[in-house]
Amino acid sequence: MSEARGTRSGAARRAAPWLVLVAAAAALPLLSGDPTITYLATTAGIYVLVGTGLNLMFGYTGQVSLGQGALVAVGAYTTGILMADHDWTFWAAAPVAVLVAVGAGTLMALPAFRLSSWYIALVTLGAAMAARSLLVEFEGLTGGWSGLIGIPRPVLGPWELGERGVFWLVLAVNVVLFAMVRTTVDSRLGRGMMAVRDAPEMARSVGVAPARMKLFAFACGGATAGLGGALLAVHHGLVTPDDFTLDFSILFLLVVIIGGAARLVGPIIGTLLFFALPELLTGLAEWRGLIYGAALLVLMVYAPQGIAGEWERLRARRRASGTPSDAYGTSDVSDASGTDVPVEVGPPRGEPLGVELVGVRKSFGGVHALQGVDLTIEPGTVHAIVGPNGSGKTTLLNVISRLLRQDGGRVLLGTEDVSRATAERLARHGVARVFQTPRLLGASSLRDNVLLGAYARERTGGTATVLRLPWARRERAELTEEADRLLADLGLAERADEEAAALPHGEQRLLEVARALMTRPRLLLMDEPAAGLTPRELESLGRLIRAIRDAGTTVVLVEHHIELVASVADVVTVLDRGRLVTSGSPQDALGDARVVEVYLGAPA
Ligand SMILES: Nc1ncnc2c1ncn2[C@@H]1O[C@H](COP(=O)(O)OP(=O)(O)OP(=O)(O)O)[C@@H](O)[C@H]1O
Repeated sequence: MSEARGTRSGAARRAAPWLVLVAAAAALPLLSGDPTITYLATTAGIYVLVGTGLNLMFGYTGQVSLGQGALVAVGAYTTGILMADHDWTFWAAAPVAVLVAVGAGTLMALPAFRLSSWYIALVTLGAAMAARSLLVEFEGLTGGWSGLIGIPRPVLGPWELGERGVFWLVLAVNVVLFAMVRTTVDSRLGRGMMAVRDAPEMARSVGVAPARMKLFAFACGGATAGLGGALLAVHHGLVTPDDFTLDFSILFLLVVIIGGAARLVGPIIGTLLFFALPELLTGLAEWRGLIYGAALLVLMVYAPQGIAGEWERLRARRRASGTPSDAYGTSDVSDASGTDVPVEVGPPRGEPLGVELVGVRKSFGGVHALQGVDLTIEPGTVHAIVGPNGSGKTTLLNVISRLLRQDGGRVLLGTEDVSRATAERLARHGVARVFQTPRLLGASSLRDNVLLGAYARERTGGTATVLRLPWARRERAELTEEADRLLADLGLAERADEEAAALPHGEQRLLEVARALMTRPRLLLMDEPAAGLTPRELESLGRLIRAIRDAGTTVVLVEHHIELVASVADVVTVLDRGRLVTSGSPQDALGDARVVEVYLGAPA
């Protein structure tokens, strides 16, 4: 009871500054009495709205867009045409504007599936340029250079919203959107977005489909831009092509970058600094270009994470300097992970999966990485794959996990032929992966990194998550408890709230294992998990691998550390130049004369 009260009062304490901020913003038009301030504040609110959508796309999902201005234009013109020419109400026109902008945003996203982010930037820049020409060309619909005039204000019951009313509407929309985005980025969806941004292959290995996630992000960006456009239309009462210049489109990206990408307050800070402040300092108008350019240069050199990112970094540093130094050393963690703490591994999602490879071939240009490999991996065993550098071990894991498609041959999981399946689908069937170099959400907490492992297991849908419905909260609480238990088992409990990027190498590897275990895997593929570990960490890794097998998971272990292999493997397969040399018990395989030759380069 008292704990619940404590949690509630903690939430109230966290919400208090926001409530004060919203109350102060809401009181602004009443306190200032200057219509110009209200007008500017409304425009700033619309920019924050569009910036928040772009932050989801760019900050959280890594999809650059210089074309948000074009989508705002789509929303503004759709609203203008429906309201001024067809007498629609704002409440009917705005949803249509949002839908049309989502459609346009999704179209813009199509190249994103094939291109890297900087090419997408060029595509979206092209869209921004084309949009302005289209607005002029389709004169009959858009009014050409003169644009659309006489767009009425929204009417709410008996009241037509005035300047202040539109401001309060924009503020309310921002508050709702902020709450929705806050919940989204702190959920399965948000973790999936960040995985696509930080490590697309890792994202696929936990069940995230990058193409769908990018589409979702572009749709969110389109929706907020469309809504921003609808509000801009009724705010100005007219729309012209001159409102949607290239500068206008680029402004939103700058607002996000300067404020702090992937920080919720980023677009607010960016808009205040980049739009509101210069508008208020009108005396500096002629120097504005120079001030913008210089500020951008200085910020990108000294605060590449934007103002909000820099603020967080300083706060973290202050917290660290106030903490006794040994609490941040590696000893307590490796002590915890290296002692006899029994590692409890939860049961897999189903029966352990066996693997069968039949004549698998894979080449990269002239390099034949796999040359007709036949291999059976029995369910419920630890099966090690060893061989010299470049012998094809990682390629083999990539083919099994479907991150790579083989050129020839077949791959079976259990009895199912998965030769054409995707990595995301396999992840949903219980295949997990630990990578050769840890692939983590560097800026997220350890707990969030582990929770990402539950991506394919979470049952709560997007709507229930965003609305924080009771079953969504319940599932979240259960998974968080499970993630914390895993972190505690691996000796990382004290660091659960720290950023993953701040962890030493050994703990980053353990964190990857924790994420993989969170998937409750039926088949776990581990690529050189021992690389760079201390002897103590190696010992605990060995115990962990045995515990994973004993819980009922098949483990495929690619490893150079022969002592670890000898101590944990049930079967060892040796590869050399893409061919299978031998396969058998550790003693037989590692003692085989051909294997000694492979490793030493001469006959035994
Ligand atoms: N994406 C790629 N593009 C081109 N060549 C590749 C690619 N991936 C692997 N190769 C080549 O395929 C061969 C096998 O590589 P692979 O990474 O599977 O070997 P490995 O046994 O895992 O090596 P290591 O022990 O060094 O990790 C190597 O010659 C490598 O250079």
